[in-house]
Amino acid sequence: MSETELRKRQAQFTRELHGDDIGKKTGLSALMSKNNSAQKEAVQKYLRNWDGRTDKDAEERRLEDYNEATHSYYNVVTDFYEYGWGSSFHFSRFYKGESFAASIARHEHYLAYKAGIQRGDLVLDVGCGVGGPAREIARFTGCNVIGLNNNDYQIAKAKYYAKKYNLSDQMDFVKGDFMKMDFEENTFDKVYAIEATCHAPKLEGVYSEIYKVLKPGGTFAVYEWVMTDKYDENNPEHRKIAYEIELGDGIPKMFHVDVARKALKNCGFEVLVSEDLADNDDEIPWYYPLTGEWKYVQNLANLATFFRTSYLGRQFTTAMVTVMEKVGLAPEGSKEVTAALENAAVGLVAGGKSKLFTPMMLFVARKPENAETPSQTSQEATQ
Ligand SMILES: CC(C)=CCC[C@@H](C)[C@H]1CC[C@H]2C3=C(CC[C@]12C)[C@@]1(C)CC[C@H](O)C[C@@H]1CC3
Ligand SMILES: C[S@@+](CC[C@H](N)C(=O)[O-])C[C@H]1O[C@@H](n2cnc3c(N)ncnc32)[C@H](O)[C@@H]1O
Repeated sequence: MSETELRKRQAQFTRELHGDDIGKKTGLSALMSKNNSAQKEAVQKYLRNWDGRTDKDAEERRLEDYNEATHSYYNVVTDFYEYGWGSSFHFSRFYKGESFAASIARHEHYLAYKAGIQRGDLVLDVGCGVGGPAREIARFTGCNVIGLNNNDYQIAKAKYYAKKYNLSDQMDFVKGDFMKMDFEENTFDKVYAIEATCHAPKLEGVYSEIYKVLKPGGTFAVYEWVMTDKYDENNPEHRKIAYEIELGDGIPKMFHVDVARKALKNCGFEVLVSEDLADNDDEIPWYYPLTGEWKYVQNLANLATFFRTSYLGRQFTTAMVTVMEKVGLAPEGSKEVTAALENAAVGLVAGGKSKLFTPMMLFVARKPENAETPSQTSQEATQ
């Protein structure tokens, strides 16, 4: 199927699944208005690749199907993410006395600061979700953001929120696959990606596209999901944790930190910062909302969020969704989605506690001032 046909089909499917009125409803109320058969199809398309197998063939299948699989994954989890977490789909470091929302925003500010984003810069947000980070970074720095996303539902939501919060002049959201970007070469002053490029089947693929669209001298800053130096692919316990993360988070393959660092260098980037922010012995671990440890809750206003993300709250949500599905209030397949998200939570906490995994490997990389653009290089090769 051609790229244009695929886009058309995904857009049409989004309308069938979520209806035309995207944005007004969020969380469980949005879940309740989904089309039953389209939801069943989306859940099946997401889960068809995760049948428990971790052999090379099974991995190959997941890598090949990355676009449809992630598109389907976010079609079915976005409402749960917004219900349980908010509109920024990433983790953060937590400090004593700081609210959940403040931690999430600070994590975004820090990336903007490390990328050196300035007022008036044209910035690309790769894998922008429903635009939570883009709105925060645009407000914080005064930059203009283009959000790139292959999920039509999230794009519609991001546009809706930008309008609602009077930010449409500073941002736009476009449909596209980050492995094959449609932007002109040397377009953006800065590029950032937050917990998104891990959905790529090959990191060099997405990083080289970023390199291409970044202006010479421009900076790329990313919070990458990677397996750490402690991870041993041949250790079945380690592989089980990585597999749970892949299954529950719609990731074709979790890569080792060295693969990411090498990929940046191979694409031509100068790597300025390479630091695992989860490796700071923080008093409050990044994964605490998923563990259900009340002692870490910093703010009474966070109780509702904390309950929903904790083990007990997740069991409650699963039970509620099961009943809703039985009586026809939630579409078929919703229960399977909560079960997959439970895998995500278990795998992430196990990966975090053992330090085999980090969701905040910070890389800051620069495209050299004198960089040749890929088209120049290919022209020279043919001369
Ligand atoms: C998938 C990637 C690359 C990043 C997303 C990171 C996090 C925002 C999510 C990872 C697991 C998610 C879960 C939930 C919210 C969003 C995450 C933390 C829930 C708490 C949402 C409410 C459900 O009932 C349970 C979910 C567990 C997993
Ligand atoms: C975990 S979410 C993070 C979203 C956002 N960065 C945030 O922090 O709120 C990952 C995002 O990457 C997007 N994504 C995954 N694969 C993609 C692809 N091939 N092309 C473009 N976007 C993609 C998903 O649709 C989703 O919006």
